[in-house]
Amino acid sequence: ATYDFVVIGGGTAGLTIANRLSENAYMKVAVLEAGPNAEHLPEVFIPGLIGTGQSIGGALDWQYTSVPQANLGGRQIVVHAGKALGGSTVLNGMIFPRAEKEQYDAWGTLNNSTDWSFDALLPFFEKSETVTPPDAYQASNGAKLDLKYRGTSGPIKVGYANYFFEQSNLWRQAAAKLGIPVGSDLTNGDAHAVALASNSLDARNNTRCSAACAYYTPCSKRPNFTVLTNSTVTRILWASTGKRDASGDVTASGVEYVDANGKTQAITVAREVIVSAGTLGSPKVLELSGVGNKTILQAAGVELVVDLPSVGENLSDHVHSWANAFAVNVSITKDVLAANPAFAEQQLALWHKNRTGLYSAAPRSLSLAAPSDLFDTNKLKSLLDNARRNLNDYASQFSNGNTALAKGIAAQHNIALDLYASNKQLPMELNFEPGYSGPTAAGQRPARNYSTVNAVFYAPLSRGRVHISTSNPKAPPAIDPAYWSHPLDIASHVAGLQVARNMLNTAPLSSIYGGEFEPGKDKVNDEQVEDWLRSVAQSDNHEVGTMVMLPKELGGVVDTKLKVYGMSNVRVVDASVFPLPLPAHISSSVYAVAEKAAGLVKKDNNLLTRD
Ligand SMILES: Cc1cc2nc3c(=O)[nH]c(=O)nc-3n(C[C@H](O)[C@H](O)[C@H](O)COP(=O)(O)OP(=O)(O)OC[C@H]3O[C@@H](n4cnc5c(N)ncnc54)[C@H](O)[C@@H]3O)c2cc1C
Repeated sequence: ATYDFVVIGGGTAGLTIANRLSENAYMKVAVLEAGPNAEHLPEVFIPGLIGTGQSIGGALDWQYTSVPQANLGGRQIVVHAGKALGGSTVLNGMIFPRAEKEQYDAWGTLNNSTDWSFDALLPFFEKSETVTPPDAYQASNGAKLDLKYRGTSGPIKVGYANYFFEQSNLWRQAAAKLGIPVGSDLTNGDAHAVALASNSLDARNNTRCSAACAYYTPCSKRPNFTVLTNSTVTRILWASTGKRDASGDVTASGVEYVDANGKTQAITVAREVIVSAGTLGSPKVLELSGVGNKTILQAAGVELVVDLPSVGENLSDHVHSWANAFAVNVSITKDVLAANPAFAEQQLALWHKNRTGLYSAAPRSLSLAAPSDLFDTNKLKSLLDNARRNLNDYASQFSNGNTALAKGIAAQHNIALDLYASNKQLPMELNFEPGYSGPTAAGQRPARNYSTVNAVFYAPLSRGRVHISTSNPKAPPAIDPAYWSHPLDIASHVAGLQVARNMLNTAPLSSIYGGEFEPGKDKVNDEQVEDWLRSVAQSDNHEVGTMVMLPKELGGVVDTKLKVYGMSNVRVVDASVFPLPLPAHISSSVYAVAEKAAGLVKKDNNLLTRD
């Protein structure tokens, strides 16, 4: 079969762009997705069942595993990512904020382009969503939309949960008391705030709205929109086996994949191939197709088509940790669901009956901490001076002998450090969870009620990589996020965790404080906290940057139209193109990038939209 556009990966970005391209009834669009359509599973559509059944840790999760992490006690870290139509939005936390304006503006600065900035992306954020304003109960629990910045007619349904824990209100007040400004819904580009984020859920029936729910299900009958599930792409096929055209570019002619029956198939592409297999999946597809660092491809036994040494480099990820305490004077926490199966059953029945109760909820208030919340002026100055003094050394260490990328990483670090200095970097998210969250399994901790502040490090300067090590498409890639390879990263994380534990005992949340459980009384000073963090921290599953949008001389893989350098008709559209790690939950930004990319592809192909 021949299609005008073939999209590799039916995830967050892939379904978004495929949907928009298929709006033109004359364009045949195919999506190849490795996982199944899982929209009918309760653990997918019921918000509170996240993480159960086939969801996180189950069959719908790639469960990528890192190589041993030198700065995490040699542990191998699991990085979760969705393997289903809808990609990671099928199993994510549905938290739907945006980052600080200056972060998106930096994308344009790094690319000498006015096409990429907060203002340039705003129409696409808006185009992607339909928000449902909070009702009186939701509003009285902190839900507040900044409607000036929100969309009201896009495919993703966004709303609020139907159940709120009282503790969350106490915590928001505690965070404000510690100096974090009170915000609305964290979408207006000023993200230094404590606020209740809206969720990617359909408020009309309180169900998850994944990329499949938003961009596939309503349009699945379009005759020109073909989605093949359980179909894993093995490589891109090249016209004349990779021969270059007059401009020196190679042209993709099709895509090879293994179908649901395990049979190798090929489809032909008339116009463009769009790679949307995610930050860890997209480099693998390109490398298996002969595009990447020639030494790495040679070692893996793959014939070189285009030598593009930054493919798979520049990987970064957010790092997750916790401070938790026993909760007293509260009757309901999430712990009760696990401890009392009859209560859990009753709550699930409530969800089925009228969409309320604990299972209607994935509500999460967030607070984003700026450097001024974490460090005193002298400490921050000395950390930034040190980072600036050694900037080129770190850039060259993280770029693995790739001199262009070393310049690109140095440019990223310069901007990131300026943002730290102007208090526009938001290195830590501190969010409240009314129940136990942490590294100790049930049964090995006291069976009590807990409060947790999740402390997530958001602004990595560290960069690692993901590469294939064999030409066998079944083998997982070798993933090295190189967590905390830069001293500012671990310093920010330690400072953030200290604030997190302080929050738990700050009024009015202190009224339910029954003593700290973790990190624990024996971890008082920063060194002790740092040691503990190294032994427990996990991925926050926000990996980005491995097919980075940067000028070629700064080690970029794609240009500002998301076209891969050296290719006439291949683009990458997913979180892997982000030019800087984004200090936020990133799905709303992935959607906005994909919406923008759809416009770029349509323009380059002279496509008018005909529904
Ligand atoms: C557990 C978890 C919780 C999260 N929580 C939140 C949250 O609350 N809020 C938020 O904003 N973000 C959250 N995120 C992050 C966010 O969901 C992702 O960053 C985002 O969805 C990634 O979009 P993407 O298009 O880059 O990749 P994905 O959505 O992951 O899509 C990639 C797709 O490509 C497919 N694929 C890969 N390789 C191949 C191949 N060879 N052939 C065919 N198909 C292939 C995959 O199966 C997948 O469907 C979370 C992520 C996880 C994993």
